[in-house]
Order: sequence, then structure tokens, then C-alpha cells
Amino acid sequence: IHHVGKPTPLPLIPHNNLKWFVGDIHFIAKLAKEKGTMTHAFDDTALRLGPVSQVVIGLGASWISRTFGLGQVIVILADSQEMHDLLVNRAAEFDRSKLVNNLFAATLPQGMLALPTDQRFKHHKRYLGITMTNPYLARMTPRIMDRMQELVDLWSVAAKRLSMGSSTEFAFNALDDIRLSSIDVIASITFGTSFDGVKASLGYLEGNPSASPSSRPTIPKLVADLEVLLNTIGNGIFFPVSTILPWWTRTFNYKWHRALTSTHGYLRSRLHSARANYEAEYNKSEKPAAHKADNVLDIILERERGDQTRGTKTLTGAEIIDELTTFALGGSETTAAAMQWSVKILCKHPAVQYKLRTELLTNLPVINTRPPTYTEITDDNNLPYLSAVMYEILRCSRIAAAIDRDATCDTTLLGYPIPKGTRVLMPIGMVQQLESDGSKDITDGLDSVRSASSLRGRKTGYWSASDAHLFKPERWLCEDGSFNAIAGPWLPFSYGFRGCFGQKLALLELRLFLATTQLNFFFDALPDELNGWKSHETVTNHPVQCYVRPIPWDDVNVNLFN
Ligand code: HEM
Repeated sequence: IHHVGKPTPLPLIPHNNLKWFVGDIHFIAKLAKEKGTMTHAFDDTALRLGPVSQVVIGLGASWISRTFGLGQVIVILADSQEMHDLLVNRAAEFDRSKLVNNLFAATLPQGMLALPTDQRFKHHKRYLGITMTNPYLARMTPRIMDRMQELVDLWSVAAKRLSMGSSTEFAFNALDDIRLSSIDVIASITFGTSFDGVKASLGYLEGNPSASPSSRPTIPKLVADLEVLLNTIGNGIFFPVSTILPWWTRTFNYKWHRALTSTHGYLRSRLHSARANYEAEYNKSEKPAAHKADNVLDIILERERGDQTRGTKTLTGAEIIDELTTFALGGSETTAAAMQWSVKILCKHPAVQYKLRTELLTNLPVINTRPPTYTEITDDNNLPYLSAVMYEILRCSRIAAAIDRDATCDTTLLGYPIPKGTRVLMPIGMVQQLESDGSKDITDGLDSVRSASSLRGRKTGYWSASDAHLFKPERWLCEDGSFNAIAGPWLPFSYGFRGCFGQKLALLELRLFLATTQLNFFFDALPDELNGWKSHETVTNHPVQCYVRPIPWDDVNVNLFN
């Protein structure tokens, strides 16, 4: 019994007190119950045990675990300098974890999120890379602005209802408005036309003058289906044997099956009509080259034609559908969470809202007459406070709380031996928020055990221990007011070849969301019962509650801020 039931951690690496048979499972479950997310157990362990620690699932590294694939050890790396080095310089030793690939494998088996780092993955990334270039995003900017304007129009009507004497609501629920808006944006970019979810909500509210500010039409089926897919992927983390998870999902999860079939049906019909349009136009006139196309589907079709002419490999129909699913899932849920956290955070910080609006009106006056261009809205030099607010929201909101990699060979991490196959988890959400000059002695003391590439130097400054845990956009500004992107640790999108593919699009979308909503509204403070901090962790960490009480700036007494 002793040999069978005693969990085995990796030698030398600090760990919690382990319970027989379950290791740390009871501890992870306890924190998940208390805090609402499982990743808090990793944060807590790293905070107590130091830059390298481990969590033992079940029997950990025992021979029984290894033989039957039942338990595992997760090494936690919580040092921003070493994390950056591992992600950027040591990708050959630490590759995308098989667990993450397995989580996505049933839903989008041939999409980037589920592919190992091989030739096929590189081929997909090359195909879709154009969608994240500056010229493409510049062409998408007016389209994203239109979607943001629709959200502002909806919130204007809802805000008016709130201010009517008959309304019993203090604020309205913005969770679904934001979710729909992010899906509208991704549809506009992918297919060239919006999904029109926010427009439908606006039409509903306008057509029902007595409806309450929170009233919305039933959520569209596609959005509900995407949620089922995301929840299935997120819940996969609790499945005991990840290698059989894709098979299990495909065989037993009927709800997921229905949602995937209907999502694929929708994507296939959009692909077919795009193909028909493309063929018709191509035969009629010169089609713009891929680098001039104005939606993801046209880019794919244009590249496909080029590859067919050259006789090189194209993406198959199933691969295209899976990459469209990647955009629909990876590109909407994450940015929606970022916008939802923005609303929650900003309504607690009225002075930040006023300062942000003042900067927009002073440094970007054209925004009153026309939508800003890509170059204008992404100019850190001209809009340092907008960049600071956006970076700070992403620093404080733990959208992706942790990322992981698998060791591809026997290696070391800050001096500790790491056997091949070990899963290394990096709690990016906690480290970017709490690593500070308070632990500088520990961080500097690690120099003797750092990898050769990490020793080349730390890429960022340190947050101050006195306020690292607070929301404070000013930490991103230098004394002369300019924006400093490397003021301290910041890893919401991770780094390296397998870091976030959509980072540039996400930042553009968030900038436009902040600029449009903050120019139009002041988000009033909310009572605590409407602005709780509980989050729900699926693939990303999004708030359970997101209420908003937008007040047009004309009705705000701005003298209070002077
Ligand atoms: C605020 C918004 C977003 C956040 C915080 C975010 C964060 C992340 C993170 C942390 C990863 C994992 C990286 C790793 O394992 O090292 C990731 C991967 C990925 N993200 Fe995002 N993301 C966001 C928006 C987007 C958008 C808009 C897209 C658009 C398509 C996107 C597409 C992807 C893809 C395809 C991957 C997988 C990349 C790969 O496997 O190599 N993300 N994202």
C-alpha cells in the first residue's frame, strides 16, 4: 500500500504536503471552490514555495502513474525573466503542451490551437499570417470602428432607459452585448460582413419602447453553440486522462456534437458562398492579391489559387473550417473577456476615465469628425495614456491565467533537473501582477542558475511592491509622460513562436473599444453587489458579472475631476 499510494514528487523541487493517493488534488479543489478558478492553486503554491515549485496530481511521478498515465507532476515556473527566456529562446526544449493540444483536438483537430509545432502548423501560420499584419489591420480598422459604434448606439438607448423614472434598474447587464460585439468584429474580419448580433439587440430595444434597459432578444444560436464548444474545451482540464479526452468528447458528448455540427454548418455555408463569389469575380476581373484582400476567407482563397498554380500544398476544406473555428473561438471569447474586465475596472476608477477622455480629445481631435486610422489609434507616442490603461487592464485581469509547455528532453530549470515529458506551467496572470522589487533579491540571486540565454539580461523593469497589486495605469508612464512598454513584467499574450497568434488584432480591438466607449460615456460607480469580482474559468477567465451604467459625458459634472 505504501508503494502504491504514496504520491511521488520530482526530487529537490519544493512541493506542498501531499495526501496519499490524491497528492495535491484536494488542495486544488479547495482553492477552486474558494476562488472559483483552478489556477489559483498554482498561483498560491508559487507564492509560498518560490520561483520553481511543483504540484502533484494523484500519484505524481510514481511508476504506477507513469505506467497507467493516471497522475502527473506539474512544475510551476514563476519568474518572469526565466519564463520569457523559456518561451522565446528555449522553444526546442519546451514545446506547446500535449494537454493543451488534447483540449482542442476534438473541436478543431486541424486548427493551430491543436497542432503540435511541426511543418503543418508552420504552413497554417504562414497561410493566415497576413491577417495580423499592419496593412491588413489598417484595412480592418474602419470595420471594427463600425462595430464599436453599434455598441455605443445600443448602450445609448439602454442608458436613456435607465435614466427614465420608470426604470427599476440601476445598471444593465453588458455581458452579452460585449460577447455579441466581439463575435460581430470577428465575423466582419473573417467573412467581410458582420454577424449583426448587436444590431439585432438595438433593433429589439428600439422596437420595444417599454422594455427594460437589460432586455435583449434571445441569444443567437451560433453564439450559444460557440459557448457550448468553449465550455467543453475548458472543462476538459478536469478530465483525468487527457490523451483519451478527444475520443471521449467525440463519443459521449452529444451536446458538444450538436453544437459543433451546427457551427460547422454555418461556417461551411459562408465558405461556399465566399468561394462562389470569389470564382465569379475572379473570372470577371482581376482579383486583388492576397495582401490586398479584405477578409480572411478571400486571403485563404487567393493563397489557395496561388498554391494551385505553383503546384504547392493548399489547405484542405476541413483545415479551413478548423481555422475558421479557431478565429471564432480564439478571437472572440478572449477579447470579449478583456472588454468585460475593462468595464468592471473602469467604473471603479472615475479619474482614469476622465484622464483618458481628455487625452483622446486633446491628442486625437479628428475622432470627433471621423474614425481614427490604424496608425493614429496605435500611436503610443501620441496616446500614451490609452496604451497605459490598456496594458494595465490586461495586466490586472488574468484573462489567460496560465500557460504551459512540455519538456521535450531532459533539461534544467533554474538549476533543478527536469525530466523529458514534464509539464511546466507558467502562472502569467499572477506573475505580471505580483512579481515586484520586493522579491528583487531572490530574482537577482538566481543569476548563478539561470540558463545561458536568460543571463543575457532581464527584458523588463520591476513593479513596486507597494502598489503592484493595484490598478494604476501611471506605472506604464515615464517621468516625461511617454509610454514605456517594458516598465515591468507583462505576459497576457505569452511570448515566442507559440505565443498568441491574434495579439495585434486583440490590442487594436481593445484600443478602439476603450476609445469609442470612453469618448461617449462615463461609466458610473456601481454598488458592490453589481460589481463582484468572481470569475468563471473556461479557456479564458471571464467575469461572472458585468453591469454598466453609462452616462453621456454632457450629463457629468466634470468639475469634480479638476
Ligand atoms: C485579449 C485577447 C487575447 C488574449 C489575452 C490572448 C491570449 C493568448 C494566450 C495566453 C495564448 C497561449 C500562448 C501560449 O501558449 O504561449 C494564446 C494563443 C492563441 N491565440 Fe490568443 N489571446 C487573445 C486574443 C486572440 C485573438 C483576437 C485571436 C484571433 C484569432 C487569438 C488567436 C490565438 C491563437 C490561434 C492561439 C494559438 C497559437 C499557437 O498555438 O501557436 N487570440 N492567446
